[in-house]
Amino acid sequence: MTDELRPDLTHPVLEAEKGHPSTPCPETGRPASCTLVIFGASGDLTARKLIPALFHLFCNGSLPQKMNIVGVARSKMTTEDFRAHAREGLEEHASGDLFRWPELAARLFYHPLEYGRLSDYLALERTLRELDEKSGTEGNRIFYLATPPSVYAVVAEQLGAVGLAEETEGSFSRIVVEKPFGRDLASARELDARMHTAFAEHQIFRIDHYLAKEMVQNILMFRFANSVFEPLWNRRYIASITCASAESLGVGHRAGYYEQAGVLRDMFQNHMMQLLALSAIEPPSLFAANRVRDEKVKLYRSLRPFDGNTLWKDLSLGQYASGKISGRAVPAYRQERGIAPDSMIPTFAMIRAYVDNWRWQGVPFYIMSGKRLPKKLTRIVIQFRDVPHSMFRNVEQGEMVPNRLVLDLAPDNGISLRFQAKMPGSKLCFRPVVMHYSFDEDADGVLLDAYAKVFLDCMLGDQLLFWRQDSVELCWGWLTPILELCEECTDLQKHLEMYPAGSWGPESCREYMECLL
Ligand SMILES: NC(=O)C1=CN([C@@H]2O[C@H](COP(=O)(O)OP(=O)(O)OC[C@H]3O[C@@H](n4cnc5c(N)ncnc54)[C@H](OP(=O)(O)O)[C@@H]3O)[C@@H](O)[C@H]2O)C=CC1
Ligand SMILES: O=C1O[C@H](COP(=O)(O)O)[C@@H](O)[C@H](O)[C@H]1O
Repeated sequence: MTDELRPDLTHPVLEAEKGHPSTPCPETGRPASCTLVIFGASGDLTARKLIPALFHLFCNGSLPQKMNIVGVARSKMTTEDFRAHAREGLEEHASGDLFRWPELAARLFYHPLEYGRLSDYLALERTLRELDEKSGTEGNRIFYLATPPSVYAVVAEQLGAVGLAEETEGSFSRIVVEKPFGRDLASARELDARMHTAFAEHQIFRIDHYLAKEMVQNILMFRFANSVFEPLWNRRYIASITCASAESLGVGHRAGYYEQAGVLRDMFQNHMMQLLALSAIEPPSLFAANRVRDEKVKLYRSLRPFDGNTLWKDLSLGQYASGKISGRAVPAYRQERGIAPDSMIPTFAMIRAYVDNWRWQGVPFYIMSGKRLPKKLTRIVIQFRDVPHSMFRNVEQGEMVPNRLVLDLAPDNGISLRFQAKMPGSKLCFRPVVMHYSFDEDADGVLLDAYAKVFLDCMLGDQLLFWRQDSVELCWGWLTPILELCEECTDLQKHLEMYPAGSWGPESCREYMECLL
């Protein structure tokens, strides 16, 4: 073949056909030395999520070379006890080999403390200083609040009082707060005001572990790194968007908390609002924390306020009764340990919301979450409109199902697009087929657990995956009237539908829920 006849492989179309190598990811720099102080270190979250995430980061070489982890709580424990407690949690909740555990365990320390006692914080400050001197951790601190929310403000104030919130030119001090951030608009504002007496906004990292899930991070990438989808992402082509998080788990050991929270505070005020925002925001001009967070704020400002007169048209609530999950009998919510036998707390909710802006006018957003449903399933479903006219009506009488895009966030990570295709054979008839991309298969074991990502970003000082206070307040502002209407409702009995554990929620929502599968 002469050179003139050789195909031009530098032509952009041919390049694409050859299969582009993926754009190289920037190397995440290893974080600076620091000390991580976990308040509530004797608790469930520390054992179940935090220690396994830290161990994961340690094993893949992402923790700072010099780092200490100081557990703090009221329980009387020694450092040795704390290391043993952490190892037990790891054995129970992490998979994989623990042979490198002793190396991480050597960096764990324990410091008993009463959350409100100033002298205990002075002692903590001394311990941290001594550890800095011994290990060369350079005075960088991250304080992680894994305690019940009732002590968040006190801890922040006490840290401020002993100077542990201060930053110098060469060192940082950050505070990580677990949800819930308050229980309504007023308490969220109060909590924030008290935290700000010690810490500035850039020091406060409000966690939403959903934001750190790989596929959740992929939503913006999917929408804004491809030119084919964004032009369709609006009221002209989309009939509805559903953000759903179904769990087969029940309330577990968290009865005390859940009886105060219910599904609206537990899942909607945080995770579900983030999924809604990521599905609906306008394109940020840059993938940077405050640009993305600005767009979320605009979106939350556009949420249509609920109309108290028609509340029950746009809101369904349910509570699980006894039933079976994967063939195993499970008790009703009201029979769980620590739950009031006449509890009116919802464990399931579906909200139909509207975003009053140019892009989304008239498009319903269905947001749902529930416990004790048949299986774990977190997904966003983009339902496209019907074709405006079927030119096949003379040859094919079957129903032409509209296109549907599914972003699977858990337990599978992937993207599927449903479209119509011709059935193979001589007859002309169509059927829906699915084109699927599996993020899990592609990831080849490198998926980062959400809490590991949270730690990493906090150590690197990147707030993109954390809530900003203005969004917290806007979401509470939208949800608080709904919560109040429910709490003041004298005939809530009528609206709180019981559903058998293992079913797809209340009868009134079941058909809709089953369509999501
Ligand atoms: N567990 C989970 O899966 C998740 C938890 N969260 C949030 O993380 C935080 C921690 O959760 P979790 O570990 O489950 O909580 P726990 O109920 O296990 O509490 C953590 C620790 O805080 C201390 N504590 C408990 N009650 C009180 C109290 N009334 N006053 C002061 N201290 C108390 C206890 O330690 P000691 O007595 O030794 O001081 C306890 O070990 C909470 O805010 C929760 O909402 C968020 C998402 C998921
Ligand atoms: O924050 C919470 O999230 C979990 C669900 O998280 P997931 O990552 O398993 O989807 C929920 O079970 C819990 O009630 C809630 O507090």
